[in-house]
Amino acid sequence: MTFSEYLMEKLQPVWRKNHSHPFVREMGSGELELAKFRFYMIQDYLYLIDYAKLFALGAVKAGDLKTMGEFAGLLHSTMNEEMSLHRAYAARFGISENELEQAEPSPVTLAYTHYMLHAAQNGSLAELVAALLPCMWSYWEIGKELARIPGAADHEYYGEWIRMYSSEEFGSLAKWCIGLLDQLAEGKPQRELDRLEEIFLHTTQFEYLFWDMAYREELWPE
Ligand SMILES: Cc1ncc(CN)c(N)n1
Repeated sequence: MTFSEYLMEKLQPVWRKNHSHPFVREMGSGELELAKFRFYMIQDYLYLIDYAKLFALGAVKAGDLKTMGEFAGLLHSTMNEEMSLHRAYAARFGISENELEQAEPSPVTLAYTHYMLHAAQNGSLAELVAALLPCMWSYWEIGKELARIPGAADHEYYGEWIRMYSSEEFGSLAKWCIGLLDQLAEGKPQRELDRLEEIFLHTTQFEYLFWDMAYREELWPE
């Protein structure tokens, strides 16, 4: 069993909680209130700005040119493909790019991005990958699950989101990341594997908190 298979099997109950969050379920059924999706888009844009920095740090920490190039590609596709989805949604909501970039991160957005950046800056390349893998992997899994719901991928608002995250292109990036974590975990002492598992668990749980924050439209206390 590979390390990623082990993580997926062991953390299945935590993982499933993300899939069954009302935000995710209602995106699939088309019943999600647009205001919640709008709120999510803004926070997710801020999230992606920091998330993209993980790829830059991955390029810095890469042990060979091929891996460095893959991280550079991920940085490029996050900034130019994934974030352009958000920019297009923002335009539909009447939010300018400047407003988007200047929005205030919620406590959960800040905690999540700072946790990932801390792991990426202070840990090994394996720790950096363990931090970002749940983001890529869970979005791909959720995208595919929602795409199987009849009509969901054609929804006026949520269809585009579902098509992007269920796509082959997004899936191939997630698969590359899974393979890299398995490769980096090989031969590592148990103590280090435990640390990778802990980081992977934390960012999986942060994914849940992020859906929840968006569903509740939760900002700082007044
Ligand atoms: C919170 C979150 N997690 C993951 C992804 C997928 N890159 C995202 N856009 N936003």
